[in-house]
Amino acid sequence: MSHDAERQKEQNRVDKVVQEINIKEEKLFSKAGGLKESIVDLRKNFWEDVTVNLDEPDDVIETQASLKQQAELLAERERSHGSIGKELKTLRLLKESPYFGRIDFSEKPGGKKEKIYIGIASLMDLDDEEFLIYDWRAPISSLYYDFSPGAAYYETMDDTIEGEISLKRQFIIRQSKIKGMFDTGVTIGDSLLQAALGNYASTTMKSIVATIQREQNKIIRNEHSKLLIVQGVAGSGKTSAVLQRIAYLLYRFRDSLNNENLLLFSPNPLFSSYIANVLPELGETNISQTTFYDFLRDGIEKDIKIESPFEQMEFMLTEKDTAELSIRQVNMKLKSSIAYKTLIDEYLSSLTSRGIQFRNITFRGDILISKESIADYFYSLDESISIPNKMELVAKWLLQEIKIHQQKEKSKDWVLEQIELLDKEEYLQAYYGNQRVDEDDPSIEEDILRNIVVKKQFAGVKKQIKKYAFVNTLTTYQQLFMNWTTSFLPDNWDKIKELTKQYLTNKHLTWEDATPYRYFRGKLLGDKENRSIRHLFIDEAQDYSAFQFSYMKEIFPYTRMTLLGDINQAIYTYASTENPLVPEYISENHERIVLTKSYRSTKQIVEFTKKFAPGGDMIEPFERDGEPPQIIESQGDVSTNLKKLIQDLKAKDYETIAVICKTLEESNELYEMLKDKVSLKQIKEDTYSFEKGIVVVPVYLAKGIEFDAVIIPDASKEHYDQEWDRTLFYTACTRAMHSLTILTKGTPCIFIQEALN
Ligand SMILES: Nc1ncnc2c1ncn2[C@@H]1O[C@H](COP(=O)(O)OP(=O)(O)OP(=O)(O)O)[C@@H](O)[C@H]1O
Repeated sequence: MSHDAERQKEQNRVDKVVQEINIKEEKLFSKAGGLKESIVDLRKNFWEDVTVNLDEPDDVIETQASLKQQAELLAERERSHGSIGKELKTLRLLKESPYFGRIDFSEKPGGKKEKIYIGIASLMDLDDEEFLIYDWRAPISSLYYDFSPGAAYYETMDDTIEGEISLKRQFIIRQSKIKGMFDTGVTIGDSLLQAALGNYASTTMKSIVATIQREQNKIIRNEHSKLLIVQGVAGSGKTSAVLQRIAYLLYRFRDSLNNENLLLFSPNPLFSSYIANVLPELGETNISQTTFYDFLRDGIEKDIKIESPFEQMEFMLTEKDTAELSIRQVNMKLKSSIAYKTLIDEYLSSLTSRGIQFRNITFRGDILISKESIADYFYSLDESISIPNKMELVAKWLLQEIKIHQQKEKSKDWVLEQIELLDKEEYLQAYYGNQRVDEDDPSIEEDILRNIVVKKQFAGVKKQIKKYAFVNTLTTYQQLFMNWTTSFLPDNWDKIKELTKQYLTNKHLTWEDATPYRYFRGKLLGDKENRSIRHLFIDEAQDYSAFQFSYMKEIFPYTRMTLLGDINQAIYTYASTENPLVPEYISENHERIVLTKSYRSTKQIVEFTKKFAPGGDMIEPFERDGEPPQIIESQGDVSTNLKKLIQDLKAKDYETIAVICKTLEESNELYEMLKDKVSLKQIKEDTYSFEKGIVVVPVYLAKGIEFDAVIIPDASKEHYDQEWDRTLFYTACTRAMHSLTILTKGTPCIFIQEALN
């Protein structure tokens, strides 16, 4: 059959499928409408339909049962309504583009040839007999991702099915019309992937469901690893794969897993919005996302200022050869290590016999319970009880003591003054209370009012006790850097002590101290293990220190983890040499998948960057041609040069153009210089989304993101002068999809020299 005739035949099938979707949609609409009415009715008549009778204990029980039944009915209807909503959303997506792939597969031996059409969700025909579309996550669909035509197999729950693929076809369908159709031969490359990668970058990431590659499919469908580690070169699709993996797990374990059981740590707030469309595009709801900074912030006292990782990075990059820089470096090295965790553990065990700092419990300016007596009580408890359990006992004891004080305070004069300030409701409460007891005795009314006042005034004290505010965690941590000593002290301990003391005195935590402090606080007050998160995904995992990773394992002890990163982009290398992505440092059982093919950038850009990437030999470009990177020696006025360059790139129709700087300082300068000449935006730490156009951004905030064209405004030797700048420079260059331009003032940095040799 000719290609045109074949295409028409396929279009006819699309039309038929769309027709069936329309019918299904209609049915669902009327069902949803009916359900909605019944929910509205149920809500309106909720109280009429339950029998409320509280006279006798039996009646109370009956009332409770009736209430429960009514609430369950309502919840059940609401759930059905919700799931119909989800189904309708999926149908809408399917109508737009019902499928993207087809394979003709015959099972061995002698099985009938089946046409398997693959889309973002399954669809049965109206008689519920045949699959019109298979979900891309169904076991059989993996044939499409794993094999070219020829012998093939797939795994089901309990079997391996072998057979033969006689056809593999890819479709581009938009608004129910076939826009492109390619048959993949054994040797021909992936045309759909070529087409996808040739597109312009967008301000939000897209799903790669139609073109998942075999090695990516392994990440997506991995079900059994407790710890899955993915080392993938820049642009190899780690983020894309992890989002597909999330959708896969939600489908595969749909009976036991929902999106609240999954958590993703992302590198910056911009990244969160960058990836926010992918799961909805696949018909799934987004999962919780947070940055590690926000996660730590939640468990640390609000009055402590925590340096962000970006502030730390900016300090390291802009501070030149000062004494503070060299101390910060050693401080970071120590505090990102497991050795430091061991040191904290040792300190913690010394605290079981003495040293925890407490706070006085005060009320109206007086000390009710002194910190010394709290310490005495704490240390009088049996040593075998763990510190957090002792804290719980202390809190109980304090609450009892407070009750006694509350009773004493009740008869004091200040209470009368406060009674005057009570509001009407509280007076009414006292009046009715009085009536019930003895109408003629006004002292009872006063007693009730006094009770109300002291209870109210003591509520804050009790709340603080329950929050363990009586423990001064920060000064207890600070003591570690004061008089405490141990047989093994790390190198440069005196300098580290001085630096840390100084920061802590100002209630300031450096980024390198933030995780250790949160860990310490957890050990003192009892950090709750998180049991609700079943899967944790850590993107840009190379930027986590050994300490941070180890802490995560402690608080998520039952959680399966997927770590994705690229050792070549480890921009915090000065902070940690023990990286969770380096195999030697991972002691526990894990599975490792290595991705070496880079899809984002053109072949010319990948060939250029691989020459100076630390593990460059491993990087393989995807065959997509473009212009070679341009290295321009910048002479004269920088802003005029940049303006010209940007105009040229715009003339080539590039939609997202990024000027990627080394630091925020450089980015601020350039922004000021350019803002009146070119229409551009600056990306900062608190930027939550970006639009098409031109942006200026420090490289550490462009992590994980890509642009059509990238300009590195100053790649001179003076600017990228340290060995640790290598990964930063690599990260900056690899953000480019189609065009990379590098300006140098004077001698180019060593990395460019390496690339050109
Ligand atoms: N199988 C694929 N099909 C289509 N596009 C793909 C595929 N794999 C990767 N890409 C594209 O390659 C680009 C890079 O992907 P992604 O951002 O997921 O890579 P990464 O490994 O997380 O990169 P980095 O570490 O450099 O941030 C994206 O535009 C993505 O859509």
